[in-house]
Amino acid sequence: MTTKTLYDKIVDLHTIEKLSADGIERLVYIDRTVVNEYTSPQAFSLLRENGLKVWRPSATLGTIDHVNSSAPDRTEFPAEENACTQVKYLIKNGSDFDFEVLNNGNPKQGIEHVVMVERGKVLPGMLIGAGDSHTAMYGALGAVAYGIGTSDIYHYLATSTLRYKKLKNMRVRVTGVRGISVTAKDIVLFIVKKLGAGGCTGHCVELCGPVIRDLSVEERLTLCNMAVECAARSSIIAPDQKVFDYLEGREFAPSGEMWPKAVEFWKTLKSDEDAVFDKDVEIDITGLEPSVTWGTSPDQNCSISESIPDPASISDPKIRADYERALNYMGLGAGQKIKGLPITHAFIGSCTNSRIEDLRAAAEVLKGKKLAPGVKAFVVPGSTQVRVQAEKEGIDKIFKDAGWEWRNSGCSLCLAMNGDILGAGDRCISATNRNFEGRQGVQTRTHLASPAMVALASVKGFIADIREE
Ligand SMILES: CC(C)[C@H](C(=O)O)[C@@H](O)C(=O)O
Ligand code: SF4
Repeated sequence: MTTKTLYDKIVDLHTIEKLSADGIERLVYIDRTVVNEYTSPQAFSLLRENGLKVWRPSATLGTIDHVNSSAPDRTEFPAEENACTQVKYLIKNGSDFDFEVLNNGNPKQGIEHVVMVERGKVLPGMLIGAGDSHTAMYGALGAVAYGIGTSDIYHYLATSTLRYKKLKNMRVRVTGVRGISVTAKDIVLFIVKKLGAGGCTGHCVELCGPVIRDLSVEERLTLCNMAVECAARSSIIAPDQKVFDYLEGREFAPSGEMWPKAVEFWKTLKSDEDAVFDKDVEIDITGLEPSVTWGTSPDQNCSISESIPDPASISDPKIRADYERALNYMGLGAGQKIKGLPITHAFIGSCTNSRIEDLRAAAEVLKGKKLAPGVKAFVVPGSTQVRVQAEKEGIDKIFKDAGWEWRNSGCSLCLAMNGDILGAGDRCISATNRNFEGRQGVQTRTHLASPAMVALASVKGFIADIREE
């Protein structure tokens, strides 16, 4: 009998036909998708042009998240013309093709990936393709999920299938002792640094090992979300009891007599003992400290007590040039300490770190404190349901008392294409996943960190060490 990885098993279960002799090219069945207003319009136009319908409307969810504002007084439609057109078109598509679309004002609205998970639309063993790279996050629940382009969205909508090129298998075992105040964000920043921004190209990464087992489901979501930042098309964690408990009772999770049957199947979802991986890596996190990015790519990060690297010490000319450019853009000097660096803004939000556990962790730090003079801070819960839950727990009050703006849900400052935008020269510590040039506005500088580190910097006015609190 051939042995298989978890990834192989899930892809095989969904294979309708192998299209190439080596089995790499396939036609696969896709269980569910989510469409946003920003990447889906052309796919729907193609459906219309070709007189097709959505094959399985109940497997498609529409969310408005990228182009809508998070302002407390936002209305149904964005003021900006293009954004407004995109929102209206997705709503029309939902009503013409008969699938649910969550716009501002809907109690279930939120960032697509946060909503898919919290409603139980993502289940272990599923194969999910959606028009956004961070779809890979669903691997935290034991699904194979990946980002697709417009023509694939169209193909999916019309057929519930996709042409798929099977990925290679990579295993990352995370071992060692997790240090004080080291969060999932710090672990994933470390993984991305170790593997490099392109380190997982062409692979599905299975994360495993004792450190992964100990993480909560929400922490695992942060990890799988950011695996994309080392170019992993998909990442996956074998589902365990924590995942089953997390899913039980959610809106679209199996219920009644289907529940035990589902769990029984989900328990089989793991790589065979002797499965062979194309790449096998172990990452030991012993000694890891809370971390912050100093550059313009998520792998350009260091721990809080380290200094920013000196490009002159780098022998690879390409990396040296990247570092020089990044330092120049970030307005930082070689060898400078990251600790103590003044900030102008703090942001907590995005599909990486805006769930209830993230907000609780930040609120813990902010309790009874005030924003440092001159610092502006925004918190954008990942979904309206997260927002409501946080309000029930009094978390909104802690943020507001500290001087933070308590906003509505959406992508917001994670990518600043919705009116939530910073100005040239602003330096923002951010709980998001990308620190690319201009990500939060033209000539803005982004430092990625955990929600707790973001909260702490907001009250100090500079990047600080959470362990010294
Ligand atoms: C807009 C979309 C194509 C993009 C993605 O695919 O990731 C966005 O969500 C992002 O985070 O940069
Ligand atoms: S929150 Fe950020 S990373 Fe997530 S889907 Fe929106 S823009 Fe992309």
